[in-house]
Formats: sequence, C-alpha cells, structure tokens
Amino acid sequence: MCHTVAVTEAIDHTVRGSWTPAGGARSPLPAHALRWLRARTGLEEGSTPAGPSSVLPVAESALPESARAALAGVVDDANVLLDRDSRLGRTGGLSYVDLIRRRSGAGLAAPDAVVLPETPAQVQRVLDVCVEHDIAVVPFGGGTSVVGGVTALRGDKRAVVALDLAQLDRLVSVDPVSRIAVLQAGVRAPDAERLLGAHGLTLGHFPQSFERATIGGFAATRSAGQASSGYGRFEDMVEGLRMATPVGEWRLGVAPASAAGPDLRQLVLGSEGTLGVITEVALRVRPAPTVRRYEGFVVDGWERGVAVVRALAQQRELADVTRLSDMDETEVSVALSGGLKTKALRAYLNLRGVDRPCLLVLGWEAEDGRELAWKRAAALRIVHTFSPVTLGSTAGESWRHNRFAGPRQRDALLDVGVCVETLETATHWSAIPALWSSVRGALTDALTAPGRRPVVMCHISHAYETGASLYFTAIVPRDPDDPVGQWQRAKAAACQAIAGAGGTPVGTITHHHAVGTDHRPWLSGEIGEVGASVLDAVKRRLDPTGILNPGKLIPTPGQADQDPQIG
Ligand SMILES: Cc1cc2nc3c(=O)[nH]c(=O)nc-3n(C[C@H](O)[C@H](O)[C@H](O)COP(=O)(O)OP(=O)(O)OC[C@H]3O[C@@H](n4cnc5c(N)ncnc54)[C@H](O)[C@@H]3O)c2cc1C
Repeated sequence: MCHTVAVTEAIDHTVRGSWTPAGGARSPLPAHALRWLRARTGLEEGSTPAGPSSVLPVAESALPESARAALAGVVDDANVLLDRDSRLGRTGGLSYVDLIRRRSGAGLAAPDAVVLPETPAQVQRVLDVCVEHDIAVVPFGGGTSVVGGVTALRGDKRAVVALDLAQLDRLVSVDPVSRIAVLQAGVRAPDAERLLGAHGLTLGHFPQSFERATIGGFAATRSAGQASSGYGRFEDMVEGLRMATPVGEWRLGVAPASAAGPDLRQLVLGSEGTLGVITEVALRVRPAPTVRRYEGFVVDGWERGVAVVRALAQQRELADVTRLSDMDETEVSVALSGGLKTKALRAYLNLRGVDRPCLLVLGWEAEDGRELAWKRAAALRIVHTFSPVTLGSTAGESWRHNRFAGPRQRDALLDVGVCVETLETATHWSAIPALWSSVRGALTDALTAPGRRPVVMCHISHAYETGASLYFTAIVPRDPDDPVGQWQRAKAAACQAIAGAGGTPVGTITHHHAVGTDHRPWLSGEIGEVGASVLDAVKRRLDPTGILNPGKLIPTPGQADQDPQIG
C-alpha cells in the first residue's frame, strides 16, 4: 500500500477567494449541519458566496521598467508576470481575513510583479537585481500562510515582487543508505510524497494544508503535520538547507549531529523569508508504511482526555497520529456528520454514562503488521487504564478520510455568512487547563454579540513529554459591517491570554503557524528584547538593505507593527 494522497483539484493561484477553484460550491454544508449551526449560533438564513475576482481593485504595477527588464534578463520575459490575475493571486495567504479581503476587495495589497525562477542560481540573481533596484521580495511557496506571511508588503522599497518558487519542483537526490532526500523548495507536499514514493520512501509530513503547501514553506515556518508524534515536526526532518541571501548563498548541515558551535540551521528554520530564500532542503526520510490503522475512542471529559495524551507522551507511546478533541469540537464533529449514526452514537454514549464526550483518534503506521501490532498494543495498554469507550476503526478511518476536508468546509461556511478561524499555541502540561480555559473565555467573550453565539472548540494534535499544542477553532455568525475587525479583536484577546499578564508568557504565541504580520507585535514578549535584537542583527547581516519580506517576523525596534498599506 503506497502512502500517497490524491489531490482532487488543480491548484490555481489566480483563484484565491477560496481553497480550491470550486470553492464552497464543491462541498456545500448538508441541510442538517446548517440547521444545527443556525440553532446553535444564531446564524440567519442567507448566502454570501465569493463574487467574481474581476471586480476587485488591483492597483497598477509600480515595478520600474528598468527593474522588470533586469529581472527578465535573469528568468526570461515569460517568468516575470505583471498581469492582474497573477498579481491578485499572490496578494496574501489563506487566513480567514485574507479570504474576506479577497471577497470584499478592502485592504488588498497586490505585488507589483510575480517572478518565477527555475533554478537556485536564478533565485540568487533575482535577489541581486532586487537589491540593486531597491525592490522588496516576498518569497511565495504554496501561499497557505494564515498569519500574513505572504502579504505583499512593500515596506520602504520602490516596489514589491512575489518570488514564486513553483518552478523549483524537483527531487534533487536520494541517498537510500543514509535515508536522506534533497528536495527543491517549491515541491508541493503531494508531489514530495509521489516523488519519494517512487523510491519506497515517505516524508510523513501531513499538515491540513498538505494539498497546496511546499517544502520551502514548511521549513520557513517550522510546520507541524498531523502525524508529528510519529514523524516529528518539520524541523526535526531537516538535515541541511541551501538558501540564497542578498549577501550570497548559504549552505548548512553536513552531518547528522555536530558540536561545531550553535546549530545555525535553526536560524533558517522559521525565518519566514526574512533572512533569505530557501532553495533546497535535505530531508530525513523513512520507508513508506505498508500498513496503517486508525481508531476512535471517546473519553469522558477534557481533563481525562488530556491525562491520556500526557500518559502516552510521557511513556513514549504516542500513536503516530494522536488527536484529542474537547467537548465542543466533539459535539461539532458529531453534529456535522449527522444522520442515523449520530443518533445511535449519542444513545450509546448515554448508555455508557459518558456526560462530556471527548473524541480521541489514534493512528499507527508501520512497515509491517508486526511492528504496527506492537506499537498499538503498547499504546492501548495505557489508553485502557482511562476507561474510554472504544469506537473502533470506522471512526478512525472516517477521520483519516476527511483529514484534508477542513479548508473546503471553511469555504462552505464562508458562503453562508459564518466567521470561522483558528489559532494555536503550546504550553507545558501543568499550564494546559488554565490556558485552554482562558483562551476559550477570551474568544467567547470577544465574539459574543446580540444574535451571535460563538462556538469555540479545541484539540490537541501535537504532544510532547513536557506539554502539548492547543488548537482553537471559532465559529460565529459574521458581522457583515466589520468582518475583519470582528475576528481581529477576538484574536487580540486570545493572544493577550497567551502572552499572559506581567510579561510572563503562559504559552507560545504560535506552535506551528509562524509569526508573519499577525504575531509580530507579540514576539518580543516571548523572546525578550535581547532575543529581538539578535534577530534584528542577523537580519541586518544577511539582508543589509532590508528587501526580504518587510513587515514580517522581525520585531524591529521603533517600527510600527502594521504596515501602513494594510488598513
Ligand atoms: C487550511 C489550512 C490548514 C493549515 N494547516 C496547517 C497544519 O496542519 N500545520 C502547519 O504547520 N501549518 C498549517 N497551515 C499553515 C501553512 O500551511 C503552513 O505555514 C505552511 O508551512 C506554509 O507553507 P507554504 O508553502 O504555503 O508557504 P507560504 O504560505 O507560501 O509562505 C509561508 C512563509 O514562508 C515564507 N516562505 C515560503 N517559501 C519560502 C522559501 N522557499 N524560502 C524562504 N521563505 C519562504 C513566506 O515568505 C512566508 O513568510 C495551514 C494553513 C491553512 C490555510
């Protein structure tokens, strides 16, 4: 059984008001789900589908002709795109706010050109041209950032280009003995699995943005996939990197481990396009699994669920996929699936005396049945000490089957007038209960309004011996008069809860979504003024004129947190 995942629809950057070109129309909400949503949140009848992108305002390109000609001299005329649709398609990422902006046209910041290099050498020369012509550069992978990471901010430069890495799409080499594969930065995750699958290998990185996101983007944001317990976070997979910078190419990583000073790869991982453009990544790969088993359980109460995951983590028996939903997320999953099975499940859980059901999904993948049976038995020995209700493999397989459906569901929710967005953090086990409660409270309070009753739900899908991530999703009827402000106020309240009072953070401002523009105002609080000045110094060394991704990540002292181009 090969570990590939089908991509059902073409990726098209010129259509960005939704996850796929078909948008919510491809996967409309079933009638029972809509009924539940209206009763639970106060959502009124109505439909708000994305309009045609042809009506959106896009300013004329400000790229000077001299710069265009110099860029075309590097990548060829055909790879410097100035047309409206190509530029509109790279205005930003795929957060709720990005999608709303592309539906309303307000606050759009289109790049002045899209540049598509074909080789690492061309990337280097493009940077040289941009330094010479004072042009800002936004490295653009899959464009799935949800924190403003690819918003086309110009900063103090004459123009801004989106440096789209789509044509750096090759598997450079495979070393099966060492289990290392070198992939170019623009390879999308499904293509990475396909290319590696031909060698019997897998990367095992399956974020929910799998269909669109790229190897370079994963490295630049320290991404975490759904199977992080088994395969690790993306930075755990990185053996080496090749990065173009305005002061020359930088290659990192020569051995599996090293005591040659600080590990400078960690400076590149999570640098979000502000220090250079990653062109190649050497990755630790594994034999593709031939067997897998996903199972569902219900645990009575969030606290007990957290205790199960902690026990698995601390006894080093986490399943490759370990995912615990709180009561609200469990309720929403059950309500959205609907039908007879839902009624039967509710009745069964009642019968078993479960008052506060929390869904736990465990998934194991292995090279053979014996290995899988061994891993599963070790984990289940722990799980069963918490007396869960076993739902079996149907529930687990159903989760696996739908694991990339979230973005399509979001399109459908946007089309019926819902505000739906996520945010994430991580903290130590001892702080999990308080942080879960304070972030839920902050989001609920900020989103509650007359006729609007938010649903705020949470899950843990990345666990460690010392703590875990908390991933929140909020659903509430959209404020038609101020849809962006409605979410931004809620997000600020949640960030404040995470940042804590009195300068002591309760958790990290981001576990895997990265900093971008959205978390930038909170970064100094987490890394301290000294940390911020170190980042700033590295930035100045690698990018002395500041062309790379202005307004993202680096908390430059004295500089406004938001770019004035964004209203
Ligand atoms: C629906 C949805 C679900 C998501 N689920 C997950 C999830 O499960 N786990 C997770 O970790 N994230 C998730 N994300 C966030 C996002 O997918 C990740 O941050 C991802 O790593 C971004 O990859 P990308 O190729 O799309 O990068 P982009 O969005 O194109 O870029 C992200 C940042 O990296 C920079 N960058 C991109 N490529 C390069 C490069 N080659 N060199 C230097 N800088 C570069 C950009 O300038 C930007 O700052 C999700 C996003 C969405 C919309």
